[in-house]
Amino acid sequence: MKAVAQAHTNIALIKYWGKRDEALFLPMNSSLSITLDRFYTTTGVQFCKDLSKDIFMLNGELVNEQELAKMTRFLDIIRNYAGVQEHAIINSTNKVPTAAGFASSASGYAAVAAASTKALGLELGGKELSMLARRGSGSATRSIFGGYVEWQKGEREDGSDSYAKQILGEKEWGLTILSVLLESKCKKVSSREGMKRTVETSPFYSGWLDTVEHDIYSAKEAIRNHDFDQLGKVSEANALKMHATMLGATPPFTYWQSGTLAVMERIQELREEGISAYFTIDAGPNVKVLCMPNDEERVRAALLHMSEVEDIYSCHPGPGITYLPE
Ligand SMILES: O=C(O)C[C@@](O)(CF)CCOP(=O)(O)OP(=O)(O)O
Repeated sequence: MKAVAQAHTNIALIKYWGKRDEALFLPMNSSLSITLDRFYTTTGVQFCKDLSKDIFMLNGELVNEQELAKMTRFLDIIRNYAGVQEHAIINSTNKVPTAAGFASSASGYAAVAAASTKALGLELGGKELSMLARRGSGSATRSIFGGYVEWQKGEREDGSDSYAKQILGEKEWGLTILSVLLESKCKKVSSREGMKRTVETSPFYSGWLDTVEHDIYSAKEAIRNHDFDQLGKVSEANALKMHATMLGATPPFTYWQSGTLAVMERIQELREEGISAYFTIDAGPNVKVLCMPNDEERVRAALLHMSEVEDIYSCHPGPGITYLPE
C-alpha cells in the first residue's frame, strides 16, 4: 500500500491567528490564502505490517524524535480514520527553501494527508482531506486546494464544518507574490506558541476578532471582482492587526526586525510613487509583497537595492493536491 502526493505551500492574506480548540486545531476565525506555484512538498507513504513504528525521512534524512512523535500522532489520526493499525514509511522532500521564511508545515501535512489516505485505498474529496490535514497544522487545511482558498472556521465543536474550499482557480487571476528574504537574527516564537500566548493574554485579541470576519468578506469581494487594490489594502491592514495583537501579549513579542520595517516603509513609498504594491507578514521577519505581474520587475528592483534584503523569490498562484506515479 503505497502512494505519492504533492502539496504546495500557501500565503495567508487574511490570517489564521488563534485556536478555539487546540486538540482539533479549530480556529477562532476564518482565513483566506493563495496557494503558491513555486514551493511544494512531495511525499511518498508506504504502510507495512512488518514495521513496529513509523519511519519519517525528510529531505533524505531521518527526522529527530520530536518531529517523528508529531508525525506519528498525525498518522494515528489517519490510521484511526481508516480503521488500520499498520505503521508507515514517510519520505518527504520539501521544495520550500526553509530559509525563505515559508512554513513548510502547510505543504508537508497536506501532502502526508493526501498520500497516506491514497495509500490506504481511501478516495477522499477535498473537504475530508482538508479536515484531516487540519489535524496536522491549521494552515495545511488550505493547501489541499489551488488558487485562492478560504478556510471556513466552522461553528461545531467536533470540527465537522471547519474545512477549506477554493474561491477562485489559480489560472483565473494572476498575481505576483514576492517572498522577500531578510537575514534572520534571532530564534523566533513559533506560530503555534505565538497564537496561543496571544489568545490567552493579549487585551488586543478581542479587537482582532471584532474585525477579521469583515476582512474575509472584503477580501472575497475583491477576489471576485479582481480588484487588486481592495485585496492589497485589506490584506496589509489584516497582517498589521495580527501583529499588533502580539505587542499586547504577556510577555509581549514581535516577529519584526529592522529589515522588516525597512521593507514595509519602502512598499509604502512605492505606493506614493504610483505602484500598487502591498505587504503581508507571518510568524517571522520576512515580508511577502503582493503586486500585479506588470509591476513585478520594478518592485523587485526597488527591494533588491536594499541592504537588508538577501534574496527575493517570485511566486504566483499554484495548484492544489496532485497525485504522482509511485
Ligand atoms: O498562515 C496563516 O494563516 C497565519 C500564520 O502563518 C501566521 F503567522 C499562522 C500559521 O499557523 P500554523 O503554523 O498553521 O499553526 P498550527 O495550526 O499551530 O500548526
